[in-house]
Amino acid sequence: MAQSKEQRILNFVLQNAVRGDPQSVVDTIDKYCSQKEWAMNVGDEKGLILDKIVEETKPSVLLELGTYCGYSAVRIARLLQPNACLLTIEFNPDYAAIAKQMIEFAGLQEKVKILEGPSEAIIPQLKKKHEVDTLDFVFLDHWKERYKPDTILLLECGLLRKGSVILADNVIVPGAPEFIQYIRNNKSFECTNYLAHVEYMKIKDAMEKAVFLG
Ligand SMILES: Cc1cc(-c2n[nH]c(CCNC(=O)c3cc(-c4ccc(F)cc4)cc(O)c3O)n2)ccn1
Ligand SMILES: [Mg+2]
Repeated sequence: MAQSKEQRILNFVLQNAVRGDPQSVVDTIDKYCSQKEWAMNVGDEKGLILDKIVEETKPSVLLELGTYCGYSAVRIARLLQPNACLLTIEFNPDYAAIAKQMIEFAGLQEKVKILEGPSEAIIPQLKKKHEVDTLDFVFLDHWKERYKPDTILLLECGLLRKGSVILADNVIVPGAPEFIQYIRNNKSFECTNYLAHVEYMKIKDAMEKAVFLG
């Protein structure tokens, strides 16, 4: 059976990165995906924006929607305090299997928990099944048409508190127009736009930060 692109990315990391060194995992994925095969990781340019917002938020309980190969899970978890926890939801079982190995190679398995399934089924389980009270930080990087309904679902499930930070990738390409229209017109959110480019490309993209005001 021919190898998937995601398997090739993982193999390149296993052979070229340093086990237990998250920065080397991040740098090695960026090297492969910028020089050999494009892939939909948040990447190095938007990754620096993600880093800055995670560092200034100092979150303890985080949720990521759209794990893919685990690049942003490694990127985020490398910055977290010892007892902080990142829950990351992935719909595609093949992606989830790759991400699990990626996160373990980086040595971050104590800080990251991969939940497999569609976001709309897992979000309502977070409080009771995964012992979440409220979320300090949410990274939206899954199907772009799910950004708005899943934000509403997070609110309905009482998972956001005053000061919770939502950061959304790809609000220009592929784009999330319904989410942007909703969040910028909702007085309960304070929004900031961060212009950048599509990972490993010269095409314009942006991230949107929305702070819940309670
Ligand atoms: C829990 C749950 C999880 C998912 C889920 N898990 N993983 C994903 C992937 C989603 N990501 C993207 O599609 C994406 C696309 C591009 C892109 C593509 C082509 C171009 F030409 C230019 C840019 C760039 C990006 O940065 C992206 O993030 N969805 C789905 C449902 N439920
Ligand atoms: Mg993305």
